[in-house]
Amino acid sequence: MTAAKEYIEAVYQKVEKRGPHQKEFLQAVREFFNTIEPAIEKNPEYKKWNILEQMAEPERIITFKVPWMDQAGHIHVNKGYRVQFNSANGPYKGGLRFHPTVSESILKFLGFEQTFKNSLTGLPIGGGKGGSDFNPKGKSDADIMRFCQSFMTELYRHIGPQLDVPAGDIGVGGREIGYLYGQYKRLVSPETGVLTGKPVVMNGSLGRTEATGYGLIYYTEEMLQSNGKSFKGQKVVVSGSGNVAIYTIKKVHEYGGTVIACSDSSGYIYDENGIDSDMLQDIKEVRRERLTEYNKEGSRYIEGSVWDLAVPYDIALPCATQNEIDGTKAKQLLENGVYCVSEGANMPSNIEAIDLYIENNILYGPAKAANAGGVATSTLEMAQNASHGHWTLEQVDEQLKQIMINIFKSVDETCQEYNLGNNYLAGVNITSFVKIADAMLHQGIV
Ligand SMILES: NC(=O)C1=CN([C@@H]2O[C@H](COP(=O)(O)OP(=O)(O)OC[C@H]3O[C@@H](n4cnc5c(N)ncnc54)[C@H](O)[C@@H]3O)[C@@H](O)[C@H]2O)C=CC1
Ligand SMILES: O=C(O)CCC(=O)C(=O)O
Repeated sequence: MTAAKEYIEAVYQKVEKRGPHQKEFLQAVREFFNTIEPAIEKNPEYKKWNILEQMAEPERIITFKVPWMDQAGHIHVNKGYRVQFNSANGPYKGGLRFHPTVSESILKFLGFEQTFKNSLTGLPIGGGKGGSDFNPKGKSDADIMRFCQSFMTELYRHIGPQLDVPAGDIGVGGREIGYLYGQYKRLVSPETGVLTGKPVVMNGSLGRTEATGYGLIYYTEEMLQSNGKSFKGQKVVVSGSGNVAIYTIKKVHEYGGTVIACSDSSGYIYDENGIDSDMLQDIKEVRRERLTEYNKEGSRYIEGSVWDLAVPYDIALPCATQNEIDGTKAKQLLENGVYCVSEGANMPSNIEAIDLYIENNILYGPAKAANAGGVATSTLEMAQNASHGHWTLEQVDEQLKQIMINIFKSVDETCQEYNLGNNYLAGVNITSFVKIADAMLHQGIV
């Protein structure tokens, strides 16, 4: 075992000992640590300054009580969190997730990943993530507002335009950000930069809603083209049917591919002629109804995971949630003839699945790079707010596209520098690791 590998393993053991039950966080750390040995070997300063251990511990975790009364007069108590993971590269930046599965482990994994993702954008943002085990599903607008107001009544003390700038994630879209921002203004002041993903009429940025999905396709198209391929004429499966999935589907169709299936947590729509993204958007974004409402002729709704679908297709774009693709599902993708997997969701593939992608030379777009378009556009929103300006959709989209292309280029350069072939997983992890590690070296032990 090399000295670098020994160091990595020793740090991993410590992280595991500190939180043996935080399985999602340990998974994210394990996957990352598996790939960065060449960078540690190349730069002895990282070990000397114990950068890895410093990096694997969040700077701060805030937990708080969120009591609220629903419209029927019942009192509920939820748990709120903000994980301020790493500020070496700027103010903490990352979304808020409202979902019953939210836990410290999930938010630590998301905050860890966010730190590296954000560094890839080339923009001055650190990493953070937050949320609550509150379940917004089926709640009235009034109850969502009550919950958001209570959540912000504590969170406001810990955030600020130069300190920590939250945005949306699962269960948090424009509606929730609007209510959260409304309460922040009431408590503090109308500092427009404190949240991103704001409705455009509240000084949000044009293009933020579309950004994660569009960015995923800009990144993936660049990776495909660099390998002599493109979306044109390809059959694609997308999981999820929320914010990221909807705009992913729209952009695939614009690029000449056909999305033949998309899903929710209970089942999936199979539509050989191509998912109608306007119908999907109306059902999910406007009416907030279930996917079973999708009734285009020739389509059918099938219960279960979309990754069990056994039909030939080319490209898989997981856009739902963590660990949706395990080893068994990854084998099914390979049997279906899939040659590219690119991740809109955070950590949708478990380690066994990733190992199969790498062994089989799948063109793999890891989440940290492929879904960075959302946070990049959030940072463009911060820039517009700070300059009291407002850019057109075309101006935002052009910058987003260039950022995603640049991310792929920097990953590809790292692959060449370290002789990684097209192991883009190692390329992504090493590129982002070096950026954060170097920033941490400069700031000393803090
Ligand atoms: N919204 C954003 O800008 C960004 C989101 N992401 C990630 O993208 C993923 C999706 O987030 P959003 O679209 O924003 O959330 P959302 O709340 O708009 O949609 C989530 C979708 O996933 C589906 N889903 C949840 N669990 C599922 C399961 N087990 N199987 C199949 N479908 C399931 C839900 O039915 C819903 O359609 C998450 O992993 C999130 O962390 C990553 C970068 C930015
Ligand atoms: O827009 C943001 O600040 C955060 C987006 C996010 O949560 C993510 O990239 O996972």
